[in-house]
Amino acid sequence: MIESLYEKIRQRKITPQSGSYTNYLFDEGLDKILKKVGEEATEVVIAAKNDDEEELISEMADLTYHCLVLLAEKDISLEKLQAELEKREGKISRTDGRRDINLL
Ligand SMILES: N=c1c2ncn([C@@H]3O[C@H](COP(=O)(O)OP(=O)(O)OP(=O)(O)O)[C@@H](O)[C@H]3O)c2ncn1[C@@H]1O[C@H](COP(=O)(O)O)[C@@H](O)[C@H]1O
Repeated sequence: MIESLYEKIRQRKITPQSGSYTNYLFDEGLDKILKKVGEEATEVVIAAKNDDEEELISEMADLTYHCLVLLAEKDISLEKLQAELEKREGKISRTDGRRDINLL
């Protein structure tokens, strides 16, 4: 699902469509996309604090979509994000489950 949504977003960038919200974001540019990511992240926090599952899922979906638009704006493939997450999988070594981060 995330893959197909990302692909649709990427296609919008290549072939803009009138009335597309994604193209509206690309046209507005990076600052607008970043503003939306910030807003949606804040809305996720508020929804979680309100203990409202439906609202939280909806805001998480908005945040996910806007993060995917940001990835596409920056021409970063989903595979690169996936590779970064996979790299981390083997790194959980602490007994409390927290990840040891090698900063070097
Ligand atoms: N998943 C989404 C998606 N999630 C959220 N949004 C939009 O994000 C906006 C967030 O709402 P806000 O009230 O915060 O923003 P707004 O007031 O509408 O817009 P701003 O003026 O703040 O920019 C809404 O307009 C939603 O429609 C999305 N817009 C599109 N998609 C998917 O992206 C694909 C391409 O869509 P189009 O580009 O519209 O063709 C389709 O599969 C869509 O389902």
